[in-house]
Amino acid sequence: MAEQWQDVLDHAVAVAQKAGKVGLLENPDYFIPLVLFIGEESVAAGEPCDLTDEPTWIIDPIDGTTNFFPLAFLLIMGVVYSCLEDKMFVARRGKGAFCNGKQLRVSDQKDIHCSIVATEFGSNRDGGAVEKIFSSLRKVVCLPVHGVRGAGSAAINLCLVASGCVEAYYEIGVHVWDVAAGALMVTEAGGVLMDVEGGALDMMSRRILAANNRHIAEQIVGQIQAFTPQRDDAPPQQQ
Ligand SMILES: O=P(O)(O)O[C@H]1[C@H](O)[C@@H](O)[C@H](O)[C@@H](O)[C@@H]1O
Ligand SMILES: [Mg+2]
Ligand SMILES: [Mg+2]
Repeated sequence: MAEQWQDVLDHAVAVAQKAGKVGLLENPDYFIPLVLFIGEESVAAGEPCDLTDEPTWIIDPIDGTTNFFPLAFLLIMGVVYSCLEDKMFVARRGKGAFCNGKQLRVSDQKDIHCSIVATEFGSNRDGGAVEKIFSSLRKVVCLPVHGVRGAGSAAINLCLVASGCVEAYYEIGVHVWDVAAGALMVTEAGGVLMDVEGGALDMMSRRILAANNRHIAEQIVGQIQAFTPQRDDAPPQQQ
């Protein structure tokens, strides 16, 4: 069984590498040999976004809508390819997270004042939401933290946490396909995941906080003015 999953992971890495070269998936059939499928484009086209116990590919062909190719085999394996940097991030549950074969480990920083926090403004332009995003960021900056970053991609921000390049990343408004692969990268590198209000992470809630340790995460939680976007698995809106 273990070897079967390794083959699937090897295949996913090969597809991600190829997609990074051509910028597009040439053959989406690669991803549906045996499993269910949730993808940004398929959901946009009206396909369901239901997470079950069945093996499911969660795919964002381009995240950050520029150069990245993340995909995830939820909770079992994750692949994020940063094609500009030619960095292949791979995680497998219980077996660690790696970048180009080198094992990843989160930062051991315990002092929030020495920490770097990644976040994004997202795509929600609703006035109330924008207000809360700015207010949260202001409060995080004034903790004070050492610095703030944003790679422009949820997947890459999570890989930065897993790599120890930043201590934490939070965002409200992301989708499950933005974060599924990177989230596994963080836990396999020794980090923690939670909701932005401190509860357990709910992958379909469109809210995420990832950090190198619980202490850092909880101090950021205290600064975030949370809001609740429509869930990824919400039933389609009535016209
Ligand atoms: O580029 P996509 O796949 O749409 O994903 C991004 C999302 O749209 C933005 O709202 C987020 O801020 C980014 O972190 C996502 O990566
Ligand atoms: Mg995305
Ligand atoms: Mg995308």
